[in-house]
Amino acid sequence: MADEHPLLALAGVRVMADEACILDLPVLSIAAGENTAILGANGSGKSTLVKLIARELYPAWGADVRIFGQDSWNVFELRRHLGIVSSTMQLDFDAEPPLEVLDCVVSGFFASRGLWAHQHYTQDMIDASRAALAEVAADHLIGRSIASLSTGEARRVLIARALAHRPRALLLDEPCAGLDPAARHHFLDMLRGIAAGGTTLVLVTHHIEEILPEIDRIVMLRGGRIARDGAKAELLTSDALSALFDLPIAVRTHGAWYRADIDH
Ligand SMILES: Nc1ncnc2c1ncn2[C@@H]1O[C@H](COP(=O)(O)OP(=O)(O)OP(=O)(O)O)[C@@H](O)[C@H]1O
Repeated sequence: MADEHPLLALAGVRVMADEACILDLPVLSIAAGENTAILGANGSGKSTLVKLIARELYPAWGADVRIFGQDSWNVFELRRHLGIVSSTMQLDFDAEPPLEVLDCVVSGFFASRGLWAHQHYTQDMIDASRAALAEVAADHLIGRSIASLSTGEARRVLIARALAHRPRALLLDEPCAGLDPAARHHFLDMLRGIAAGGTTLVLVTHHIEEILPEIDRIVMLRGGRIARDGAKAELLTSDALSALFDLPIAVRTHGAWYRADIDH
């Protein structure tokens, strides 16, 4: 498959819930290699967009949703092109029965939660899983159950599960939710390493502090629609963020990072 296809191309997308339109995206395209943040306040439609891309919900008739040029993916194929990690997924892996870390990553090859007798996993799958765990500095957790891990450790394991397929892109929904400042710092460093390795990152967040230096494009969502879409330097401004969050916000830069404070 040629890489000239966009990572994501949406056209005519409308998602309805309770007779209201909660996502309305006439056009949205993200190129392969274009590290992007999708930024919006609570309720702006971010999770709905992630679910749409993950095929967990479907748009109203007439929409066109393409990932790397293809409009219908099965779950196995999708994961080889686009890895998706959200904090709600983590809840599923935390639940009973306990799930061991390496099993969690290897079972990603079968899109299952854990390994079952009928699944024939190969040494290649184990090697790829161990390599992915090492890449996110989580290989020392092999042998532990997911439920025993800290939020940050478990998040790394889920990213390894997505990375084991060597996807061309990762879609991360609120990747730093629940992480303390130190864990967030290390986690963001790890994401920078993944981006430097050539995996495109699409980060869905409401924290501008999490927008990595590698991210060039910002798509702002508000009320289920695209409010602004453009280059980071143009959109991460006090004016644009104050309008997005309906609050006076002062933006400061710190090297290639951004910080936002409520301007009292
Ligand atoms: N099944 C549903 N029925 C009715 N309304 C829904 C449903 N799912 C989502 N919504 C509404 O759609 C809007 C967008 O929700 P969504 O979860 O996508 O927002 P979000 O940007 O991810 O918010 P947050 O940052 O709080 O996670 C919200 O107003 C939400 O209440």
